Amino acid sequence: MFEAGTSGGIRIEGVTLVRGHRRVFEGLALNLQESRIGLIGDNGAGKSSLFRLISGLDQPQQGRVVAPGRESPGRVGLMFQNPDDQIIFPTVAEELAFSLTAIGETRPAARQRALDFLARRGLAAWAGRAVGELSQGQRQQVCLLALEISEPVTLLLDEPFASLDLPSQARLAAQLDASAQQIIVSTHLLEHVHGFERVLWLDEGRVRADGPGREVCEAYAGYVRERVWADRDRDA
Ligand SMILES: Nc1ncnc2c1ncn2[C@@H]1O[C@H](COP(=O)(O)OP(=O)(O)OP(=O)(O)O)[C@@H](O)[C@H]1O
Repeated sequence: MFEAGTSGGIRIEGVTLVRGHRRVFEGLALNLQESRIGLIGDNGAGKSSLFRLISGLDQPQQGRVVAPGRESPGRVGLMFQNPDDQIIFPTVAEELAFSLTAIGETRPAARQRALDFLARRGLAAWAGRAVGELSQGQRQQVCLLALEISEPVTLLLDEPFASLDLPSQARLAAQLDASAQQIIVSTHLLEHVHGFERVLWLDEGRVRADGPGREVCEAYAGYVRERVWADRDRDA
């Protein structure tokens, strides 16, 4: 069950989530109110599944998810791991305008706001560009712009650094740093969440560690090192 909250953070209360034949979460409980939260953990740990729950894309079989501002569409924005799962329209301006028509803006007003928004970001030349002709990293940037234009309360970013070159990673990190919204980021690149006030390490659907970014990232990196050494010793 998914409910709109009026204040406080996102609350996940006793959630069980089954995807396919797999029980991804069982009795998961979390209160997510910090302005920057990182999600780390191995492939398949449940990071994307947690985002799907928070954004309302998946409904839990048991428990509930409560998120502030959910009564208005677009209040929680999810940036998918793969931009092609998110982008619908052929041009950048149309994609951005759709974020606004989806929350009730008229088409002409949405188009104008999209053009103004791109111009403010120094990206006026992108307005008419065919999304299909952009690089993977640029398409990811379009996805983020399309979320930001509707000013969600919370941004959920699923591996936003994955396809970016180093300058683009640095630009995105600075952009996120300057953003006023609550941002929850999943990543395998620990340096991007190392300084966050809170990081969750997910391990097979359970929270293995929860605390300041530096501590949790170091604990996870240490655990990974131990596993690599154990594998090497076994194979020797
Ligand atoms: N479409 C799906 N149908 C059924 N099960 C799925 C589906 N997507 C993911 N799962 C399962 O849910 C579990 C959690 O996967 P999830 O994608 O949330 O992990 P993740 O931490 O985001 O992994 P990654 O780092 O690889 O993106 C895995 O066991 C996976 O097999």
